[in-house]
Amino acid sequence: MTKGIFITFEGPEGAGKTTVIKEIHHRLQQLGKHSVLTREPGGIRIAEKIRTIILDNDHEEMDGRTEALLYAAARRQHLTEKVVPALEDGAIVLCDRFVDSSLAYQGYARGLGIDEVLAINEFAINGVMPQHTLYFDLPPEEGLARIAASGDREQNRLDNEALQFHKDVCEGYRLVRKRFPERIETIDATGSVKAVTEIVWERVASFIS
Ligand SMILES: Nc1ncnc2c1ncn2[C@@H]1O[C@H](COP(=O)(O)OP(=O)(O)OP(=O)(O)O)[C@@H](O)[C@H]1O
Ligand SMILES: Cc1cn([C@H]2C[C@H](O)[C@@H](COP(=O)(O)O)O2)c(=O)[nH]c1=O
Repeated sequence: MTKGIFITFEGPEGAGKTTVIKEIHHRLQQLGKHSVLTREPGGIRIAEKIRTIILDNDHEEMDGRTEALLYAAARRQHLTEKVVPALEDGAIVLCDRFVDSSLAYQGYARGLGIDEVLAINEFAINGVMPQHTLYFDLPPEEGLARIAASGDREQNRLDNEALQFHKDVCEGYRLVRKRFPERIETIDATGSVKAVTEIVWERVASFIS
């Protein structure tokens, strides 16, 4: 049994997850908490390499099942090498995306089936699930516009999918939220960075109190 708290953050592209999580991590550290900030795909050397393969704009021929398996493989390595040891050490682990991304993106938007993608992920995660998930709710057009306006990030292979794909991702997330209502809470991500940060901080503070 792990001693820490595993919290994941989900949502469409540009919803503000990365921006807000950094501030939450900072606030937790200021309080003297053992907070670990990580992301998927990535977070450790092997998974970052897998991330590069998945998101490379030059890999447009990648098969959907290959993509789903690569995400699951990166997840497995990330869990065993970083997330589980941190949880065993009593940390609050803040993870930018996790299995729900696979269910929404590969399961629904790619059309592989939410149950099918859940099945390969059950093998990968072997029972390790977050206690809490915060879903950043924002229309996909707004998130993509934020990314385009920022100019500080190169668009990857998934960002470059058609708008309909991103709408499908949001529909996939709607189904996933319906399936796991006890774990996933929805956050209104349409406000300013400060407004969204305060909403998320209130929720995270309640999880650790
Ligand atoms: N609430 C907000 N209002 C306006 N702009 C925002 C807000 N939150 C984040 N941004 C800006 O939008 C862009 C995307 O934010 P961020 O990278 O945090 O999103 P994300 O959810 O992590 O996206 P992705 O999943 O695609 O990596 C950044 O330029 C960020 O500064
Ligand atoms: C974990 C995970 C991620 N994705 C997608 C979602 C994004 O398009 C990229 C990751 O980029 P980010 O800037 O770090 O959000 O990968 C996915 O399709 N399936 C997954 O399991």
